[in-house]
Amino acid sequence: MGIFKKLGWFFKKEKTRYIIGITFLALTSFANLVPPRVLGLMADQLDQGHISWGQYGMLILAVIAAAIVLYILRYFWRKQIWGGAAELERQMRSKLFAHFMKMDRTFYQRHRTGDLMAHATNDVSAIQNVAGDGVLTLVDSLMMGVSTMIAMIIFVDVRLTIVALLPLPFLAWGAQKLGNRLHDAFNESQAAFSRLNNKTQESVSGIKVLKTFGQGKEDTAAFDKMVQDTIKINRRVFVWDSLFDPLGTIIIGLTYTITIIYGGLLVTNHVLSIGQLVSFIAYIGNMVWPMFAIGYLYNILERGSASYDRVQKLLDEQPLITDAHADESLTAKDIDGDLKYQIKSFAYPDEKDIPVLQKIDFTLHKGETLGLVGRVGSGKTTIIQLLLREFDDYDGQIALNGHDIREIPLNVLLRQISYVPQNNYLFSTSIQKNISFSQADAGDNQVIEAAKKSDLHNDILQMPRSYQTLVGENGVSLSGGQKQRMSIARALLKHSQILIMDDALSAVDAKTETEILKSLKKERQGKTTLIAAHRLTSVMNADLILVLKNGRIVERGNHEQLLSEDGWYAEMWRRQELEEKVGDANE
Ligand SMILES: Nc1ncnc2c1ncn2[C@@H]1O[C@H](COP(=O)(O)OP(=O)(O)OP(=O)(O)O)[C@@H](O)[C@H]1O
Repeated sequence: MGIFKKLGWFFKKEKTRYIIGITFLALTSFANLVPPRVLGLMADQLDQGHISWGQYGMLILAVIAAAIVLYILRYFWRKQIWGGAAELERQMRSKLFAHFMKMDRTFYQRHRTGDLMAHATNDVSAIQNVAGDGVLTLVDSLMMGVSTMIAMIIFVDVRLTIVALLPLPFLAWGAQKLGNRLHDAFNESQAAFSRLNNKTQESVSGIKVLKTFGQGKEDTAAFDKMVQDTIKINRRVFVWDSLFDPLGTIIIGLTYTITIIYGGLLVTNHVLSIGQLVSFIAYIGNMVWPMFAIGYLYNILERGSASYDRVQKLLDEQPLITDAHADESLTAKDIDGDLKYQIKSFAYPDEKDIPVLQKIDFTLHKGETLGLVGRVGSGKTTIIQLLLREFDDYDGQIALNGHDIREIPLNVLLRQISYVPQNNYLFSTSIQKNISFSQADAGDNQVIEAAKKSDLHNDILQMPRSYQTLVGENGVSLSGGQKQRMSIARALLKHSQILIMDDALSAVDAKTETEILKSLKKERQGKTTLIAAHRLTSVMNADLILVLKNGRIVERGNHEQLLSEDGWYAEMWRRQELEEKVGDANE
């Protein structure tokens, strides 16, 4: 029952809806008492042999009226109570989604995407069940059980009621025990099914690798074993499930037997009329559901409560990045200026002892371009992540137009930045929508313009439905270079003060790179651009190039200055130039 307390905030908010729903539900239970009573009266009159067609008609009309009233009442309580459950589901999902949007990278490192999805689907469904099935079962079984018992005592006989209902608590007990077993077995079967799904997905995605490494047979054998295991676990579900119905049949059969023997005795001794016995037998039918319901309710509430705790635990996690120190008066205009990094040191939260950045000092004037180069793992992406406020906990400061970025409201800061990440993300929708994602109100011409600037327009024209072609799971698959150019088009459409490209040209050829850089230069005039790259031609026109090694700046300057320094940059430049020439000669 604790779950009803936990959900108190919701029931309070939806008070009216539930009061109406429960009232109609209670009326339904009372209306359910009518048909058995009418049946009894009919039996008595038949027994006494003095029933007229008129009386007969009246009784039939009473049963029909009860059925119509039941129909209407059911419609109303269903609408109220199921509506309430759907509303709770909506609120919980929105809460979770808003929370996911607020959380930072460390949250996603702690929780796997699959688990988060399970919370947003299975757990929310279990909680929703409390507000729907849970409330219904509790109120309905209580009302129906109690009112039927009262009707049995008033209209029939208290002794018969006590004796006949003796076996029913065993039904409640058995239903709860079996329900638990069934629930555990069902959970196991779900987990097994999900493992099977993951395995299928993995094998299908990696089918080429499996085949080229000659692992096809082994993988098929492993898959077969997994299928066998899944079937074994599923069989357990069927065993528990098939014990459920017979339990009901035995106990209800016992109740009927007792009723017929003891009730028959009472009729013979003229303590009861035939009609009363007929009503009683019909009332037993009304008692079956409340008894099953006790076990059923227990499971719904237990599951709902466990799910609620799991979801609440997630919601209680606080993001590391907040607007706690933000100066809410700052606007886009206030932060339009120089970008200044003065970082003494930074370490990732899960590896606090290993500084990833040290002494990162530089100023990039408004409108300038910064190039970040260095070996794999030298710290290029980390420098970018700090500007995107993925992490706030560093020694030093990053300032935009003199304002510490931790004092700029997150949405103000992020709205001024366009970011092309290393891993491009495409949505399962049209190319047009993928590009205009950053600017939903962009017109067709603007989208085409952005695609032209990122050298993607001609590729799109070749596609089956041009800009309306679907990409992702249900559509065409794009090459690595096309995905990168689509991400660039999306970023260019936003016209933001700062553009960040993290290794965003790695999958395009040299000629395409030159074209894109040329349009970027034109497009980004007067606006700040940060480019992290392995290919030095991507940054050769930058105003300032930083060479990083183990998280420190080891060389800095523009292209000419760095060449004349004859350090890592110059050596890398010569090597890449040579590789380019060899590549061209081979073509
Ligand atoms: N989330 C993280 N937690 C802990 N360490 C990390 C995390 N992300 C990166 N690192 C480490 O920080 C260092 C710098 O990584 P970073 O990704 O900034 O390098 P990079 O120069 O961008 O590399 P690449 O050229 O491969 O993109 C590396 O040693 C990396 O292993």
